[in-house]
Amino acid sequence: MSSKKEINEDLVNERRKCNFNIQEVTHIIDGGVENTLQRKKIEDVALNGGASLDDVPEECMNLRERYENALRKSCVYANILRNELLEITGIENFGTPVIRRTGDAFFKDISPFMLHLGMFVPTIMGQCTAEQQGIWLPKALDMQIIGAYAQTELGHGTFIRGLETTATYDPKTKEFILYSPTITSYKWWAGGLGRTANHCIVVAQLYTQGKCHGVHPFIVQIRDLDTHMPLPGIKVGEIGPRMGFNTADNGFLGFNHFRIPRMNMMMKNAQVLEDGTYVKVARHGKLTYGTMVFVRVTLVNEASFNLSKAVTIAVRYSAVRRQSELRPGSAEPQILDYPTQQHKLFICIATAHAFQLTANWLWHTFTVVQAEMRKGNIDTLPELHALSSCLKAVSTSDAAACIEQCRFACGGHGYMMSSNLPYLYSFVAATRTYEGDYTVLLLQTARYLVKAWEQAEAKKIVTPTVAYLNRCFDTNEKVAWTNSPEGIIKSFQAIAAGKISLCVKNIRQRIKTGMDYEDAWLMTTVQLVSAAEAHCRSMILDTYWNEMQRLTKTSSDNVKMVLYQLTTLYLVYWALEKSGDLLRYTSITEGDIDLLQKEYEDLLVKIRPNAVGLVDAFDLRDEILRSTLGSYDGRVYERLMEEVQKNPLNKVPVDPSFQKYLKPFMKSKI
Ligand SMILES: CCCCCCCC/C=C\CCCCC/C=C/C(=O)SCCNC(=O)CCNC(=O)[C@H](O)C(C)(C)COP(=O)(O)OP(=O)(O)OC[C@H]1O[C@@H](n2cnc3c(N)ncnc32)[C@H](O)[C@@H]1OP(=O)(O)O
Ligand SMILES: Cc1cc2nc3c(=O)[nH]c(=O)nc-3n(C[C@H](O)[C@H](O)[C@H](O)COP(=O)(O)OP(=O)(O)OC[C@H]3O[C@@H](n4cnc5c(N)ncnc54)[C@H](O)[C@@H]3O)c2cc1C
Repeated sequence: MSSKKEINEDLVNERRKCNFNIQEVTHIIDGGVENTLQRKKIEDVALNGGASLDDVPEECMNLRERYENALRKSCVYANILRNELLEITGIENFGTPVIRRTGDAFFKDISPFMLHLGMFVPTIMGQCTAEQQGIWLPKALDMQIIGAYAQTELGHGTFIRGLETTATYDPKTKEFILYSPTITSYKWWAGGLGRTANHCIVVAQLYTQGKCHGVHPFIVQIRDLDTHMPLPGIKVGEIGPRMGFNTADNGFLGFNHFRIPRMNMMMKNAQVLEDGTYVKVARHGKLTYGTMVFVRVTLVNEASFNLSKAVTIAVRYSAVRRQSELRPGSAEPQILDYPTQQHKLFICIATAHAFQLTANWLWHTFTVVQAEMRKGNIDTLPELHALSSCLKAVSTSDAAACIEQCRFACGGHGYMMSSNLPYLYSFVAATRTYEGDYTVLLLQTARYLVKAWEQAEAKKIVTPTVAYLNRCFDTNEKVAWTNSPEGIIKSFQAIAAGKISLCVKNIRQRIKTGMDYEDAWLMTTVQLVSAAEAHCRSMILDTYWNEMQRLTKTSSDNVKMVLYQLTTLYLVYWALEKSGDLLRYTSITEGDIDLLQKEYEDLLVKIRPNAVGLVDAFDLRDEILRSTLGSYDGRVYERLMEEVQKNPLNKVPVDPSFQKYLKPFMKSKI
């Protein structure tokens, strides 16, 4: 056993073997040297200010203790956030992922303030008029009020138009009356709502002058600011234990003819005048869904970040862990030496990079579209919606699968809560469902793709992200296979185009047999989801490859080399995963697939010496990783033992329940 301060010998050797400049890669991941310096500064301030590591692990507390502990830490963290961090980033960068990431040093599960910061504040920014922002934003940013985002109901989450909560305007009092007419109309799931929030955004069907105008957002005070008692007419509480998010106090909420002032309708996109006249301001009907688009964009970043944590844990652990023997009597190898282990893990490193670069690109696209919309141009919104929908769906789904793979890679110890892998998995698994379920979002992208196909068919120029359709349209023949990064990307575009084409053909055929469009669409949805996924994969491959080429232009040779190997690994991995599709839509042969497999296995060998260096380059501080298996020093077994001492069950040698139950049971006769 090594002494406390020592770094595990195997990790020392791994770091010695690493042949590239780790910092250079860190800068690429962060988006430049300046960003790395800024991130480190933010981390220093946030973590030195009192990152509260718990004496008792969160998972050893009961529900009440966990909530109270999370709230205590949230207050410490929020004080650092509002007093120090916002000064560094500027208020306009309030939601920067770098700030969000420091929160992980405080919360293994999640903060009850997460939705206040992640959705309540952004909705005020995106859905309120300037005048309304002037009222709500300073209070929200200063956390004088704490909010949640209550859209989903017991009966409806996906189908927003089906929400049942009503907001009926009363011109006599100039108020809206909020009402929950059925059990299924109760708001359900909103994070922070159950115990913490005193305000929330409520999405409800707007009625005025006897007419329903569809769902609109309202800002509603639900608790007394002093006593925290629910206001009369409000029924609110916590929805109960769940797979993750257990310190987020997800809540339920019902209204019994609860009145709010007219100006509490968020009026940027639509207004109700004093006399009850409804005025539509926005040029696009779906701008009320703006917060969801924003969060979907940020979730691609979340997918990358959480995966980078999981794979850092699993690779470091795999360097420390030794198991089995390759030949009788030989020393036990590091499990990282098994090609099957490399197969589990290296793709996770590459996926984290692919999603990070895609997230940066998507964020840039989002800001460009926002700027256009401020000028009154909404033409690019449908493309952004299609993009953010599929990228959110695929990145969260892949990240969850990869994190689970990292857990498999850590054997039994990966199943320990103290490894942090179960927390990471349950957190990311939820992101596949919330903010739009995987299937539902891919079907949104599919709508866009079918339209784009029809435009290409009509010889019209389509938008940039589907420009390949113009090129592929006339190809009745299979695309010629070439084994190069560009060749693989082109082949994935051919797969996407082929699948979309087939969907359109099948929809049309079904209509010819007498089905209406809706049924024909419904019957084709399995293929439509697959087409949207293929489109999304071609986008990720293209973005990852081209962005990495751009970002490494001035890098040192070894950095160029290792990142080239990783990017190629990603492309080849997906070519192999989708070899059936390649056989169908390109001229690839079985022999070509054999060559790809060989190339993949060679890449694992080439990447192996740099594996620890590659995860070190994520530059994740131990306080943020919070894992017994993944710390920088590799003191895996020591940390597992130290954690055991913190387990309240081990505080006494004999558990009181022995006298109460076990002893009487053992002494009782059958
Ligand atoms: C310290 C700093 C802190 C910062 C922290 C940041 C970190 C963030 C990370 C985590 C925090 C977040 C935690 C979140 C927890 C979870 C929250 C939630 O889940 S909130 C609830 C979310 N709910 C959903 O997402 C519901 C999904 N459903 C829908 O979006 C829609 O109902 C629908 C499926 C899209 C269907 O809608 P609808 O029936 O109204 O439309 P359609 O008839 O299908 O389509 C009509 C046309 O409109 C287009 N459309 C649909 N949506 C949009 C959109 N958003 N934008 C633009 N256009 C849209 C659609 O494509 C159709 O177009 P056409 O085909 O007709 O042209
Ligand atoms: C951890 C967590 C936190 C959350 N936080 C919030 C929050 O803060 N605020 C909030 O408002 N909500 C929140 N939600 C709710 C979340 O947004 C919804 O659960 C999510 O949008 C999915 O909707 P649903 O539950 O209605 O699923 P459903 O729509 O009932 O989905 C069930 C199944 O039906 C399928 N399905 C549904 N519609 C279709 C369709 N049209 N075509 C094909 N298949 C379909 C889905 O693919 C899925 O497989 C949270 C959820 C979770 C899990």
